[in-house]
Amino acid sequence: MLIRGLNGFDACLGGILSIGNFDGVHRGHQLIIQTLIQQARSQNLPAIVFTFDPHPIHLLRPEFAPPELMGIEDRAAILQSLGVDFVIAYPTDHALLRLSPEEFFQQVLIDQLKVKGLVEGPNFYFGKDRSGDVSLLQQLCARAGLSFEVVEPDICDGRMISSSEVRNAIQSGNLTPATEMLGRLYQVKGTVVHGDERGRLLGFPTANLSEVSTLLPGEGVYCGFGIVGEDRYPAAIHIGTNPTFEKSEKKVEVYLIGFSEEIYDQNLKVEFLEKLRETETFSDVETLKAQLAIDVETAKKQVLEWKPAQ
Ligand SMILES: Cc1cc2nc3c(=O)[nH]c(=O)nc-3n(C[C@H](O)[C@H](O)[C@H](O)COP(=O)(O)O)c2cc1C
Ligand SMILES: Nc1ncnc2c1ncn2[C@@H]1O[C@H](COP(=O)(O)OP(=O)(O)O)[C@@H](O)[C@H]1O
Repeated sequence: MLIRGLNGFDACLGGILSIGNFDGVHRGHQLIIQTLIQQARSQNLPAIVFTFDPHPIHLLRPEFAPPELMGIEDRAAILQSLGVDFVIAYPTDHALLRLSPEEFFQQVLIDQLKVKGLVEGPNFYFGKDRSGDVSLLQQLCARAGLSFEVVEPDICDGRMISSSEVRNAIQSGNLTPATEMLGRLYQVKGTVVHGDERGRLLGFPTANLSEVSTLLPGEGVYCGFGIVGEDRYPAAIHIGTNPTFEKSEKKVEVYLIGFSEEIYDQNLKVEFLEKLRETETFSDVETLKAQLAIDVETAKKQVLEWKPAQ
């Protein structure tokens, strides 16, 4: 259950808690969650994830706030599918961010949430200016009689998995390592809007995605899946401008393979498998059409060969 605002904590008092942003719920997060759930189940207490809403960076240094990998509702849904009982989206304000680590521990974790134990990664910092670390938290927990466990980070290609590593990979179009770090395909969602109605003339109508509020992969052509309602189709996706037609507006266009319905104003989810190529300026429309046919064939093949991680 997602708890927003300062009310509604009654149902989740006295649990085992993990504090963090959990953006992307990547494999490192998943390890923390496994330990959180083991701890909670063994003591017969609720397993709780505590996130700050909005993330403190939006209040402290908004110009540095990176686009999110997923919104809070999607984060909560994945955390719950992993066994978390409650996700708290704790309202962040400047007064909260001014609390020292000791004050945050006492006022929020002990007085308000009556926490019985904590599980964190080694790079966890808390309190004003992120001045509290896991060794301080260890001491505070020991003094208050709370259980405390630090979970070692997960490694991918010799590097610690983090939300920023995932973001960098996606932004650079490196979807294979992003999938590896996430343990699932990266997904964005939006609403289908009208474009120039040129796609259908080219023989490849493209659903133009608008209102994507999370991070978009870097510009280029990708293969993946498009999800309309309950149905999932292989897809060739283009993110970028249409230089062949001297159009400089950046678009997210999805050609759904084996689909022919009108879906304007509907929700569409897109999952990215791999980057196929950069956006090019073609000398004429026939050359673009020939390349689109090749892209679609490649996308079909890659999607057919793809197997989800076990
Ligand atoms: C898989 C795929 C790859 C594309 N690659 C390019 C490209 O390299 N250069 C380009 O100018 N347009 C590219 N396009 C965009 C087409 O020009 C675009 O789909 C067309 O202009 C339709 O726009 P509309 O949806 O607004 O009607 C690509 C589209 C798709 C679906
Ligand atoms: N296979 C398909 N993939 C994507 N959209 C499709 C497909 N078949 C039909 N459509 C419909 O056609 C629209 C795209 O056609 P297009 O000519 O590119 O128009 P627009 O420029 O308005 O996007 C989509 O928004 C959708 O409603």
